[in-house]
Order: sequence, then structure tokens, then C-alpha cells
Amino acid sequence: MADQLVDREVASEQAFVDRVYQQLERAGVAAQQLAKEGHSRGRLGHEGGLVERDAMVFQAAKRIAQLDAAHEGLVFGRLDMTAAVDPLPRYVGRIGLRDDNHDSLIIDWRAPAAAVFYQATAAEPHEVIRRRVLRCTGPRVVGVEDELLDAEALTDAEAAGRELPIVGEGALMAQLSRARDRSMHSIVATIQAEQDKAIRAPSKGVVSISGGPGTGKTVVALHRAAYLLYNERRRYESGGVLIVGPSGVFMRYIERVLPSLGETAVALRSLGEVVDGFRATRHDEPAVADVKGSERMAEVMRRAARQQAPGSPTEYRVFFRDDRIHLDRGALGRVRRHLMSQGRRNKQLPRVSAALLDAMWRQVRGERGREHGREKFDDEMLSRNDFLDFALGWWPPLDAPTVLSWLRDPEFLARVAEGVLSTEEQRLLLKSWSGTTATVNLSIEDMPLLDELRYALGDVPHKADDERDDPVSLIEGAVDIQELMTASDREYAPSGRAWSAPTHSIEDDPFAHVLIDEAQDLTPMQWRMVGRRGRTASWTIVGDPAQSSWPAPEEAAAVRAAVLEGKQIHEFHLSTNYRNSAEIYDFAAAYAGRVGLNADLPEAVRRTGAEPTVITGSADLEAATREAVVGTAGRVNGTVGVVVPAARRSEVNAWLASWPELADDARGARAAIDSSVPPSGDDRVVVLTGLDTKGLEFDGIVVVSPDEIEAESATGRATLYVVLTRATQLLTTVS
Ligand SMILES: Nc1ncnc2c1ncn2[C@@H]1O[C@H](COP(=O)(O)OP(=O)(O)OP(=O)(O)O)[C@@H](O)[C@H]1O
Repeated sequence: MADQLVDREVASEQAFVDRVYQQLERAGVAAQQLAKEGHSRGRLGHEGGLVERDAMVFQAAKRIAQLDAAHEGLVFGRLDMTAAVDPLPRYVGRIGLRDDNHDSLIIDWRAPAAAVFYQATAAEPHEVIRRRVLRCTGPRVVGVEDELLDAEALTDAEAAGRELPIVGEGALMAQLSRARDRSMHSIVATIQAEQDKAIRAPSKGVVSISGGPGTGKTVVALHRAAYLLYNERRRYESGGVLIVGPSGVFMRYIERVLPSLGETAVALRSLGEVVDGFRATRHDEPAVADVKGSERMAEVMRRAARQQAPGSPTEYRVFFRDDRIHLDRGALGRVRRHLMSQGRRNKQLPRVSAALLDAMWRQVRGERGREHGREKFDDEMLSRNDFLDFALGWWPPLDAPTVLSWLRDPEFLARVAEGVLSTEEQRLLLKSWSGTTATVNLSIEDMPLLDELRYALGDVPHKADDERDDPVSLIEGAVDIQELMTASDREYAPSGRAWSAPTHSIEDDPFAHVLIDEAQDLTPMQWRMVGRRGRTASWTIVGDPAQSSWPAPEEAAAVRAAVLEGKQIHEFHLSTNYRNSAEIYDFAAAYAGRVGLNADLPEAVRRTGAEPTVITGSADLEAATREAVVGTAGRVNGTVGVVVPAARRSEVNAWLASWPELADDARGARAAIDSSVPPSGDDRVVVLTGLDTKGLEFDGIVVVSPDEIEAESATGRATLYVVLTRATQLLTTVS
């Protein structure tokens, strides 16, 4: 009987969903048509035609991308409202769609009319009688889950002849119990009221979202990006949204959600990719990372950017009529200070020759020379190759990687770090930059240093920026040489050319909205770097302080406050853990309490009956790990993470590769042996370090030697807490 009712409800929803898919197809054909028409406008030949073509093709391409992305879970919600508001059902979906009469078929989940889908509760039903979640695979409806929000209104509706049966057993639980693959899933169907508030918060100032592990901070932040793009299209599509997450692995993990929400104006970048034209994937060891992350490095970089280029000429001599002109260290120092006081170093390039000529002209005292006049003097000097070579060598156009490479010289570093960094800290830096690979293999922690230098140096001006009267053919020549290196030349420069140069100007850095995930891990220098991209932006900042792996939180907080100064901060807090089973989260929370982490403890909503397993005192760590990993992989359908101390990564990778039981599940382990990069394939079983697990989740987690993970760094306890909160179903620790 109950089954029949469900079948009937599913069938009736299927009829509606079929209609929607037919309409989607028609919309797709219309978009293709628009694209075609756009292209033919271009053939009209006049300029207006081209502009029109670009606009039309752009719009059409966007709509096509949206429609393509919308296929999965196109319609997922239905609201039945009180008759006074709307006697007809309202459907909610991933995108908005109208029928041929232009009547709304489905409402975009981000539209104001859809807000009530997420906000209505039994306590505050907002005129909603029944909320229904449609579970679909592709275009097929496989189930419906209802919630009765207003029993009294239901009685009234039934009395008036409307049929609104309540079926299903909780879409949220169904969503929470599914097995995971290695990408994050959209949760539009089951967004909860407190999450919805954070998603739809006004876009002014800063929205700061906090909450313990698994509370949906990341998915909420991503849906917020989609929401903003939908609601203030013009602002965010032209200004762009920058989303910054902790690592490349993490960004790959979340990548799927946004496109599936249909968004196009979003830049997803890991912390190693924030600076345009660079991509770092390697972390420095914790002691080095601590030095490079400290705000004191900003002063070191500022000083470095003002130094005389190593190996550049220190004097210039020339005869002019009866005078012997000599620009010595003192004279050059004065010119340099004067130029430096005018603004960024590279910006002064067009003024360098004039400033040098001023200083030289002052030394022309003889009658013959003075009579000749300044103009002729300038012309004569500017036609001399030795002067041009000198000027260019003395004040060369500089890029950030070049200046960063100067710091590899101990004497240079000592000079610019004096009074700022200890000798030991300088030693750590030198060591991190030493060796041939360091020049091409910059670390994630080097990126904020580069960025600091980019801003201190300024962009090398284009010829068009040059000042009109400046006789700087020499500088123009220099700029030409620079520009011969194209963007891709630089990015893919062979290792012979050491540090590759930035390709984009700092003017192109800003975004209209900046969204930071796992914000608790940003170092002060990373805050400065990200801050430059969002001076006039609105922000969404997401994090959980207890999961922080940065050892000096007060310093980071101060820089964060400076970066956001003047912006209004709106705080949101999420309190339900949707990831971990209650058993696993209780275990992790008890650990946090034991080691004194000041953790924000959410409530986990799902009980599985599977308590975490703790295996200690194993005589043979490999055998114990093997049993745990193989056992876990056998018991869950989804992913398994084997979390190891960084020092054991290759060892454990080799173990996994040698276990025949995992031959199909962990091929990547073989490829990843001895590599510091985590396997990126679609393996079901992967080996990761504690820090790699940030933001990720797995169905099963096996932690190898938790004590070693804890001892690995000053913030090892927070890292281990993160590790313990990654599993949705099974957790085992082995030591
Ligand atoms: N409303 C919801 N319905 C269904 N699943 C949800 C909901 N909210 C969150 N989840 C799921 O909970 C899990 C945790 O979400 P997410 O990774 O965003 O949490 P987080 O707060 O960023 O976690 P952490 O700080 O531990 O990295 C994800 O699998 C997500 O899909």
C-alpha cells in the first residue's frame, strides 16, 4: 500500500521531469541557434557586426555551458504552498527554465523565490505545507522524500480537494549515507536553514563562516559563490570571483561542484597558484615555512627590491668637451634614492636616463660645454652606446623571480635581513633555496614572497606608458627584449632559464569577490598576497581555528584584520557535522579535548553503529596496516585514505603497491612511490600525509602511527585532529 503510494508519487513527478527535459532540449537548440546567428553576424563585415557577434556568441556559449552542466539533478525540489500564496506546485532546480508560454517551469535554486525551499521549518513554515526532495539519477526520478511543515494547512488543503501525501524517510540521511567518490558533491537539494543563511548573506563586506569539521563550510562557500554570481551577475561576471583553497588536491576535489552549478566566471586557485603565471605544488618543511610565512619577510622583500642589482655597474665616466664627467657611487646613490622616492622601481624606467643626464649635466662646467646647451648634450649622450649600456645595466627592468634569486647569495641575504631575521632563520632560507632545483622548483611558501616583490618592483611599463618627451630609446629597447618572452615561454621555460617570470600585470590582479577556504591555515604573508586581490572586493572567509596548521595565529589574525580593514564583517556559524558518523566524531572530539585543542564541537547527526578501531603495539606495522587497509577497503564501497607521517610516505606507498589484494584499488600507489606529490588518479585507496587531508573526506580512514603525525610539527595535534575527522564511515588507527 505504502509502496503503491510511493510509486504513484514517483510516477507523477517523473511526468513533470520528462516535460522539463523536453524543454531543456528545446532551450539547448535555441542556444545553438543563437550561437550560429552570432557567427553569421560576424560575416557582415562591419565592426558593429563583430561586436554583436562576440556578444551573442558569448551569451550563447554561456547558456550552452549552463544547460550542459544542469543535466545532473536538473529538478530536485518541490514546494506545495498554502492556497492563498500559490495553489500550484513550485519546482526548484539547478537552473531556471520557462515553458513555451514563458511561464516558470522550474525556479533557479538561487532565485529569491526559491529561498523558502531552504528556509522553511516546521516552526516557521513560511506558507509551505509540504517540502519535497526529488531524488534523480540523470533524468530518472528514483525516489521522493517529503517533509510536512504545516499540518493544519495540510488539513485545510485536503478539505479543499488537494492531494498532498507525505512519503519517504529523509532526503538528508539518504544524501549523507551515500558512498563518496573523489570529488565533492553539490548539496543543493538538502541545504539546511543555517547553511542557507550563510549562502544568501548580503554581498557587502566580509561574510565569515565558521564551524567545526564536516559542517559544510566548503560546500556552503561554493554555493555562495554560485549564488552571488547569479544574483549580481554584472558585478561578479565582469570582476570575477577568486576561490582560494589549501592545495591542488583540494581544488581538484571541489572543482566538480561549481561547474555543476553552472558557473563560468570563477577562478579556482590553490595557494600555490594565486600569483598569475606561477604554479607551485611543493611545500617547504615546517621550520622553513614558518620563516617564509612570517610578516617579517615583507620587510626583507621590500629591502631586496630596493637594492642595487648585483653585478651592475657602479660608476660611469665620459668626456664632454672640456669636462670629465664622473658618476661615482655617491652621485649614483643620490640619483637612485631620488628615483626610488618617486614610486615603484620599474615605473621609473622611463625616467632613468633623464635623471642620470641631470646629474651629469651638473658636472659640465666648462664654457664650451655649457654653450653647447643641455639639449645637444642629451642628444650626444643618448647616441653613445656605452651610456645606453650603462643606464640599462645600472637600472635594469626587473622581475620578481630575478630579485628573489638574489637572496640566494648569503651576503645579499644578510644585508637585507639584518635586524629582521636571525642567523638561523637566514640559514634555513638559504638551505631551502639551495641546489639547482630550487631555482625552478619554487615552493608554495615562496609565492607570497614573489608577490611581495612584484608589488615592490611594479610592472615593467609598456611602451605606451612611457612619458612623451623622455628620450629613452634605451629603455624601450630593454622592454622589447623583455617582451620577446611570451607568457608561455616563461611558464614553460626549460630548467636552463632559472626563475620564470610573471606574465600578468599587477593591475590585472583584483577580483570582485574573494573566497578563502580553510582560512585558518593562511600565513600572514599569504593573507597579504590574497589581500591584494581583494582590496575593493567583497569577501567570503571560511575556516575552523582548531584545524589550523599555522603556529602563530595572533600574527595571522592581525594581518587578516589589516587586509580587511574598513570592511564590515558578518559572522555565520554552522553547528551540524554532516560528514562523520557520530561514533567517529565523538572519538575525534575526545582527542581534541584530551590534547587541549580549543575546538568548536559540532553535532554529528548520523549513527552507524561502527565504533573506531584502535590498534596499538603492533609488532609488525606493515602487517597491521595491511589488515586494517584491506579490511576497510572491503567494508566500504567508496574511497579509503591511508594517512601517514610525511617521513613514511614512500615506505607505505611501497607497501600498498606490493599487496595483491589492492591491485585494482591502488594502482596509483605504484606510480607515486618516492614522489612527494600525492597520487591524483581515481584510485579508491590513496596514501596521504596529514596535511594533504585538509578539506578532503573519505569513506574509510586508516591512520598509520598517529603519534608520529602528532610529533611532526608544532601544530601536529591540530593536524591529527583534522585527520580523525575525515572519515564518513570507518576509522582505524594503527601504531
Ligand atoms: N546540507 C547538506 N546535505 C547533505 N550533505 C551535506 C550538507 N552539508 C554538508 N554536507 C556534506 O558534508 C560533508 C562535509 O562538508 P564540507 O567538506 O563542506 O565541510 P567543512 O565544514 O568544509 O569540513 P572541514 O572543515 O572538516 O574540512 C560533505 O560531504 C558535504 O557534501
